[in-house]
Amino acid sequence: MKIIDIKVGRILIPLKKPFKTALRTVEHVNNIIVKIETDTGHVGYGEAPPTGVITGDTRGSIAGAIKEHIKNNILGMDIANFEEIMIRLEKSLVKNTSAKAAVDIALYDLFGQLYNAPVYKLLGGYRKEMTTDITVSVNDPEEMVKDSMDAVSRGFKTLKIKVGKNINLDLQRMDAIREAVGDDIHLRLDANQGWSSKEAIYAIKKMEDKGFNIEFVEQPVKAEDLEGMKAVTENVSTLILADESVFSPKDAIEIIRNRAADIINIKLMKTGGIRNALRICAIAEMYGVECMIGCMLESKLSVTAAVHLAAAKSVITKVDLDGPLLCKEDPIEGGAIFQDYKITVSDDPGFGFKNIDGIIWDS
Ligand SMILES: C[C@H](N)C(=O)N[C@@H](CCC(=O)O)C(=O)O
Ligand SMILES: [Mg+2]
Repeated sequence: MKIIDIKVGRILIPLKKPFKTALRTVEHVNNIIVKIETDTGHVGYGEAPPTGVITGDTRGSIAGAIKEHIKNNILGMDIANFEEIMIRLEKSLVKNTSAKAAVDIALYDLFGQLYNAPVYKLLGGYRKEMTTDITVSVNDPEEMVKDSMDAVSRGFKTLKIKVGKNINLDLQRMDAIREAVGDDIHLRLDANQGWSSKEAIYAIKKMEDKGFNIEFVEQPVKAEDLEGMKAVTENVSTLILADESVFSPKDAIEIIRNRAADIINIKLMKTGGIRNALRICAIAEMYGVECMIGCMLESKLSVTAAVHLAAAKSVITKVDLDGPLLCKEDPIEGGAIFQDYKITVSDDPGFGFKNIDGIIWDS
């Protein structure tokens, strides 16, 4: 199964409502799609979102990295020679983790097809089903209560609440949401780097005093402020999860060894794909640290790859793979099955994609 062409395209899917975090507001999934064609007729698909405020990647940089740096390094390679292809992909250029993730995902899709097995089985085959949370965008407290109650009425038991815009308003948001949803709903908070270390300690302690029982607080402080995050982790009982602070396996080692956070959020768009994500899983296992699997604003295509990783690895104990649920449409036939909070992997070879509508291919 030899690689004969790599095509780059774009997909545009409207969101059900604007997605708002402390870092940005987005109304569409507007992502790069990669298609790797082989001489046997098998095709592998990948996807990458332009999450400039987190990864630094833009649609132009992702397309350019694939077309001008990665493509020629792996054209003609046999998928059976997987390790060599992966080394070439890694060495094609530094950083550009989203572009690398898109190609890595397409290559894993082909790897599964080569051995006629679903990727999650090749990686460990730990489970077939998982439960995702759903994100509540940061808005005024009334709108967040409404969105939280809508999610609860759809059966979601875990909500990921976006905060980080204004500490006092964030506390009002949490007061209103906890009161509305009651004590049985799990609440996760994601400040997306919006608080200072002191603000985070103050806010989290307030919520602890009120008995809010927050499952964890994600990325309370700036990505590079590891000392600040360590101070938060040391001074509160609530678990702290590192997201934007951890891209590479080396970042994971640094966070874990410094005890700067309790949990690591693995996202394929930060690691550059499944290969490095597996390394972070191994590191976390060695140190007895749990991981969450997360996503950016991604369609079912690349989120399916994250589902397969989570299905393979027991160290991934928390799931934030709601990207496809935030989209108004699902143009992808095949892949993982999303039924509100329940996600199931299919046993089709690779990632099981059948057809994707609405891609505009670059010439
Ligand atoms: C979509 C997911 N639940 C999520 O919140 N992901 C990111 C932000 C993604 C983005 O801005 O595209 C996160 O910070 O965890
Ligand atoms: Mg986050």
